[in-house]
Amino acid sequence: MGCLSCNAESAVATCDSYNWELLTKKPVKNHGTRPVKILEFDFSVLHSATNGFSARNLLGKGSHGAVYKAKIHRIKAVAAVKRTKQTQSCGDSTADAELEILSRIYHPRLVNLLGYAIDPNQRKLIVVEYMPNGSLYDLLHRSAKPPGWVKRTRFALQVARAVQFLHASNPPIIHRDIKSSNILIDANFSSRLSDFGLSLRGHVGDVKVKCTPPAGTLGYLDPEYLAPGDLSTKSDVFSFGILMLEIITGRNAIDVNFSPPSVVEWAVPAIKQGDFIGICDLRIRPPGDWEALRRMAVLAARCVRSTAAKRPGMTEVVECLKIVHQKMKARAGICINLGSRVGEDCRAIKYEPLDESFEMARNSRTGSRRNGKVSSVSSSQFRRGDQRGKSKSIGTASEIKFLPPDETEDHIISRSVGLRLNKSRSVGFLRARNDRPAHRRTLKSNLLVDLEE
Ligand SMILES: Nc1ncnc2c1ncn2[C@@H]1O[C@H](COP(=O)(O)OP(=O)(O)OP(=O)(O)O)[C@@H](O)[C@H]1O
Repeated sequence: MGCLSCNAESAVATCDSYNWELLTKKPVKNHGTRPVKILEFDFSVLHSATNGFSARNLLGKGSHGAVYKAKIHRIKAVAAVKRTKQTQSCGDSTADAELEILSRIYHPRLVNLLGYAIDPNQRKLIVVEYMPNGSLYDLLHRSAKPPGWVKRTRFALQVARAVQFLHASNPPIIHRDIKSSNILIDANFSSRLSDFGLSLRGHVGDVKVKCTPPAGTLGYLDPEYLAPGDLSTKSDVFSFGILMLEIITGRNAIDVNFSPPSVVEWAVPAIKQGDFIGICDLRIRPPGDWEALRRMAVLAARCVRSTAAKRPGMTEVVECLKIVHQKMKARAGICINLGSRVGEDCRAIKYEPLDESFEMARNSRTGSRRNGKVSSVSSSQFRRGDQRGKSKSIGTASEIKFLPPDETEDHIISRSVGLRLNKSRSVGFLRARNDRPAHRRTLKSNLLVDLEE
């Protein structure tokens, strides 16, 4: 197999912590170089490891093929085997891309390559580390107990580190399909970036990068990436910004049950208005540290700016998320300590919003959530559905009591206006501020967020 022959000699492979348990060896923290060689498997080995690619071993199907759980005795490890649909003669482009890129890199925050095989029909099989705890999409949108803020900020930081590593590689690697269903959760409950089928490796001016048509998942796609020449690492930054909004809000990138359906159009105006309560996921306890939430929300809004050049680089994103995660963790620690000493006070910090009105908001918001995966539809297709979505999502945060009464009222104004004026948000918000009584205008202007910070 051409794409791997040059790497197989020098490359060294890995086993994730799940597999290390089986191997009873300690995991090695290794950034960039592989601890173990990439293996070429006989098809028969993978066939028996997956019980003949049985339905019982099927982990799931994607647009490019199916993924099976495999117990590979030869390496004493559990792995995931990706079986692509196309044959080599038809041009197995996503498998080729994935193998070519994964064979050159290793990072603890990626779902790393273990090996490969070719089946009798010349289909490529890719063997990667097995992730036993599903995807971030499952946790955020399908779990009965969605993760809290400390876990969410940890996941975000881990993914940011993975993307930073890709962008810092030489030549850089642009993932092009960052989304919550491509973030898998390993045995340590850490997140890993997977699915390199659309990834490109090269500098912006390289022929391959310049000639590959735009691709990705709608809802996460950079609006500036319309032609091959528009691609840069900042397209990944945009998708990562959408992922952060998804983590903060708990809603899908595109969801017709919200108005506007696009998470960017829904959340960014609120962030600019300083309305952080209005966008955060109401199914979980509020964050202990509002300043940390503010930082993360502003960072997300900067990542999804329409002008690619104005978006931050991943190094800045990682540095900011480190602070956010530390603050969330520290606050949670304070809560736990207070809980053991002065339980009443701690409950006040943690549960204050869980009064009747907060429960109403929580129920109303969760009631409007969709469980389906982000589909290949553009938000513009849903303009007409806005009216229906509006009636479900409006007013959901109306009685939240995190703030003094005046401020809370102000949130109602900004939120409902934000929902009403989905087509022209900046003009709409300006008008809304002028409509408000003077004392509220002053209050709101103190909350306005400068995305340049
Ligand atoms: N290494 C892995 N360990 C465990 N499960 C995995 C692994 N890789 C993929 N899966 C699961 O297999 C399923 C199919 O994954 P795949 O990456 O092929 O498609 P997808 O990302 O869901 O969709 P698409 O590629 O169309 O965007 C998903 O449910 C995914 O969670």
